[in-house]
This record gives sequence, structure tokens and C-alpha cells, in this order.
Amino acid sequence: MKVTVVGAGNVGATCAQIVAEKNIVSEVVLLDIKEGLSEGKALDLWQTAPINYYDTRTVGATNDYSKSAGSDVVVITSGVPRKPGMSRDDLISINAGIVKSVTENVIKYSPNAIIIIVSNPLDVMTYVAYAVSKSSKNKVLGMAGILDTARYRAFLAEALDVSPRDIQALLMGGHGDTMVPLPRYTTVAGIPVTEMLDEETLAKIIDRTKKGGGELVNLMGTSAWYAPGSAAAQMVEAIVMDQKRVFPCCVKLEGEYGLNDIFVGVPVKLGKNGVEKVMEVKLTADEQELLVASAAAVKEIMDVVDGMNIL
Ligand SMILES: NC(=O)c1ccc[n+]([C@@H]2O[C@H](COP(=O)([O-])OP(=O)(O)OC[C@H]3O[C@@H](n4cnc5c(N)ncnc54)[C@H](O)[C@@H]3O)[C@@H](O)[C@H]2O)c1
Ligand SMILES: O=C(O)C[C@H](O)C(=O)O
Repeated sequence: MKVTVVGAGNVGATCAQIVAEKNIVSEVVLLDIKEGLSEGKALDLWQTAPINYYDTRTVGATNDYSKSAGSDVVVITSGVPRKPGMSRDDLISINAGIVKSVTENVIKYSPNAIIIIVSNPLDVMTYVAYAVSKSSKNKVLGMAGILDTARYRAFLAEALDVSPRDIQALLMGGHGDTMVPLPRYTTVAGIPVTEMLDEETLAKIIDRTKKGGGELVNLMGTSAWYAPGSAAAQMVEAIVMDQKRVFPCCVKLEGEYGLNDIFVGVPVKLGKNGVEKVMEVKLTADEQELLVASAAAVKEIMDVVDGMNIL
């Protein structure tokens, strides 16, 4: 199995490191447009193999997609991150062109690859990669839901003073302030969280989750990478190990949840064929309304990309 990560910056390098350390693939290729960056990071990573005890070979190449040929999974992290005061949507004019050209190169050398998008604005960049790759909808998906639920679970674990491992949660919608955490589907080792936290505390945690990316941008001046890199690596693992894990991921909907031709986060089953099933859970009228509003916010930005005439 071979995995390529495009973009050897903060998220890409972290993802490559975690995939390599999991020791689940024979090769991880890192690609970046910046001369020497991916070669340097791949070499540095390879020198951690004897220390961290894994065999996965890490290889770097500056913009040479032939090195990525025959990849089973490709993670696209190339693009600019936001700075304080910006929204993810503000990145569209730069990142749409980057994701387009990267996807063209990726698909040329790995026509059967499953493509995981990380670049922002996430849902719309997944749409761009899907349109450019002309791949099937099960093979192009976006990483956001694992990250957003991880934030939600981490905040809940803190408030309840329990292990984050015991918190199971579901969150749907776009990767923006309209995302829809679902307390009704959130449990602590099977116990509904609504029985363990009062409404006000839960509402504060949900609000902090929705603004979780921005909180980190304000602290660091650029966006997060440890949790995003880990989340993308978890998706890679589910696919290459054919784990059939259920995660919220950004996928193309064709009628599920009453939504059509839109890319938003929903729970899916991930295995060797990529998105093997979209899980349709029952939503209340209020929850459905929030999901529809979130999808509408994504559609607005999809329309902006359509107006750019690059697809
Ligand atoms: N989906 C999510 O939840 C999530 C989480 C974190 C970051 N992000 C997004 O991921 C992207 C990367 O974030 P980062 O913190 O790693 O940024 P970064 O600046 O550290 O790294 C981005 C890398 O992309 C490279 N790059 C730019 N254009 C390229 C091209 N045409 N071909 C190949 N490489 C190219 C840059 O040289 C740079 O090394 C941003 O758009 C950010 O908003 C998304
Ligand atoms: O917030 C960002 O801009 C990056 C990413 O989408 C995140 O949620 O950390």
C-alpha cells in the first residue's frame, strides 16, 4: 500500500508522520511545491523510523508527481491556511486553483486513488477535487468531522473529568460555524450526555466546538495541525486497513437527508472502497433544519467556485 500526502506543511507533515508511525503502509510520499521542503521532511521522518520502530519508507519530491504513481490513498493538504480575522471561506480564491491543479496531477498518476481533501474551505474543496478528478463519489471525501467531533469530545471530557476515549459523538454539516453537533447522539460510555451535563454547559461546549478552529487560529496566528493531521491519518488507516469504521466525513449527497448534489459532513462507513455507505440517522425537525441551513451555507460557496469558471 502506498499513500501520498500533497502539501508538506503543518498538516501534511503531521499526517505523513502519523501514517508512517502506524506502520500500515509500505511507502508515504510527500509532495510540495516549495523546493526541498518535502524531501527534507521525508528524510527527517525516515530518520525517526529506527527510533520509533516502524518500516514505512518516507519519500519527498518537489512537485514531481511521478513519485506518487500508483498511490492507493492521496491526502491533499496543499493550500494556504487562514490568519486571525479571516474565515475559511476567505481562502477560496487561492485554494480552489491549488486544489484543482493538484488534483489533476494526482489523478494523472494515480487514477484509482481514494482522495482525502483537507484544504479549506473544506466542503467546497472536496467539491472541486470531485469535479476535477471525475472519480466516483465514494472515492473523493473530505476530512473535517473527525476533527470537529474530536474537539467536541475533548471539551466534553474536560467538563465531565472523564477519558476522551469514552465519549462517542456525532456531528454533521459543513466545516464552518454552521456545523451541527448532535447532543442527542452523544454519549459517555453509552450514557446520554444530556443526562450528565446541564443545558447551559452543553450549549457552551457546542458553541466552543463550532468556533474551535478559530480559537486556535487566534492563539497561533495560523491554523491547527496536530488534531487535523491525526484525523486525516485515521481516515487513511480506516481505508488501507479496510476497517469499516464509521466517521463523520464530507461526502457528496445524492438524496440522503433530503439533500442533493451537495458536499457536507455525514456519518459514513470507511473501508477499502473509500466511502462504502452513508449512514442515515433519524433527525428531529430542529436538527434537520440546522443541517439544511449548514448545507445552504456550503452551497453559497460552491456557487462562488462555479462562478470562477475553473471547473
Ligand atoms: N479540513 C480541516 O479540518 C483542516 C484543518 C487544518 C487545516 N486545514 C487546511 O489545510 C490547508 C493546509 O494547512 P497547513 O496548516 O498545513 O498550511 P501550511 O502553510 O503549513 O502548508 C501548506 C503547504 O501547501 C504547499 N502548497 C501550496 N501550493 C501548493 C501546490 N500547488 N502544490 C503542492 N503544495 C502546495 C505549501 O508550500 C505549504 O507547504 C489549509 O488550507 C488549511 O486551512 C483544514
Ligand atoms: O480553522 C481553520 O482554519 C483550520 C481548520 O479548518 C480547523 O478547523 O482547525
